[in-house]
Amino acid sequence: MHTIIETQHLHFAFQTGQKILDDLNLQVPTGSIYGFLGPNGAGKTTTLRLLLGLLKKQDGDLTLFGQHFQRHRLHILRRIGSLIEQPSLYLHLTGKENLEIFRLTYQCDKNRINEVLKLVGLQQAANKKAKNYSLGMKQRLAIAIALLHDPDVLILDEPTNGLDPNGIIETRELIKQLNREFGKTILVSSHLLSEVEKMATHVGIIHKGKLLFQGSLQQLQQLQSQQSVVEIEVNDITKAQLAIKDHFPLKHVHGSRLVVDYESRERSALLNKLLVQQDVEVYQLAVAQNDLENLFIQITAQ
Ligand SMILES: Nc1ncnc2c1ncn2[C@@H]1O[C@H](COP(=O)(O)OP(=O)(O)OP(=O)(O)O)[C@@H](O)[C@H]1O
Repeated sequence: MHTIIETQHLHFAFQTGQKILDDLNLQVPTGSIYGFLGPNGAGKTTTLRLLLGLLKKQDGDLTLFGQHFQRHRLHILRRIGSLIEQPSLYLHLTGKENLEIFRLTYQCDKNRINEVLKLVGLQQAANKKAKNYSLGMKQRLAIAIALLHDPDVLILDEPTNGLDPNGIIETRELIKQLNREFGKTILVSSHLLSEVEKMATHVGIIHKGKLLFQGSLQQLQQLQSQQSVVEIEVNDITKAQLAIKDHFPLKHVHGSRLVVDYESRERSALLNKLLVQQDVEVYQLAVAQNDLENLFIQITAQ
């Protein structure tokens, strides 16, 4: 797996002294749609701003396209398109005129305007004023602007935030298409697991500035499906294993604890009974939820 964006031991604090990023090691694979997932205030925007040089890096390193950010800043930024804040569009101008302004700034070829209009599906609306665009169309125009210089990587901060359901679908489909048909690597942040699941190939979960999970969407779904477990602390592990072996498959032994899959309250009671009947001393019997499950509850509760 080749990575196109990497952060190494990234730390960041604002002047208040509050830690915002704590040893963040992101690895965005080339050609992926990387869903950067975390609740509000987790540190997503801060990370993306650092990657774009919009905030001054403190501790740690940033590597993009295999190059050190500090040393190859301009070269790197030329290969990235981004949408971090609300798109700044000229509402009294048409979509095409908006693109023309940014084309002159970026000094791109004139025919690039029609190319990007086609890419984002705004050809028909090219000569309409942006103020008459739906929110989804405005977002697509903003993405068209970010694509003018034909970047290899797109960095999008919560691109579906504030959009109506149609706008969300349009933006999501566009992201997938840009990845699939044009090979763009896309780093996209979101606070919604459901949103990330619908488009990402890879996921990084950030919470209070720490990366709690990173891997493919498949790996995440595997972890999610892992059940809660029952942990039982006993005086005699061997005797305990014998006592339950015909009724409960053992997951693993963890110190003086046995760990089995959680099934139900009744089955937990049976577990206890079997142990006690065999004279095993049960010091503690507790249900432990999958950590990710807890995290998702927090994320999706926002
Ligand atoms: N300029 C600043 N000065 C001090 N603290 C800040 C500043 N900007 C952001 N923060 C704080 O940093 C933390 C992380 O913010 P960040 O915007 O990176 O989170 P986020 O994951 O993008 O969430 P959101 O979706 O709400 O933007 C928050 O607690 C925020 O209040």
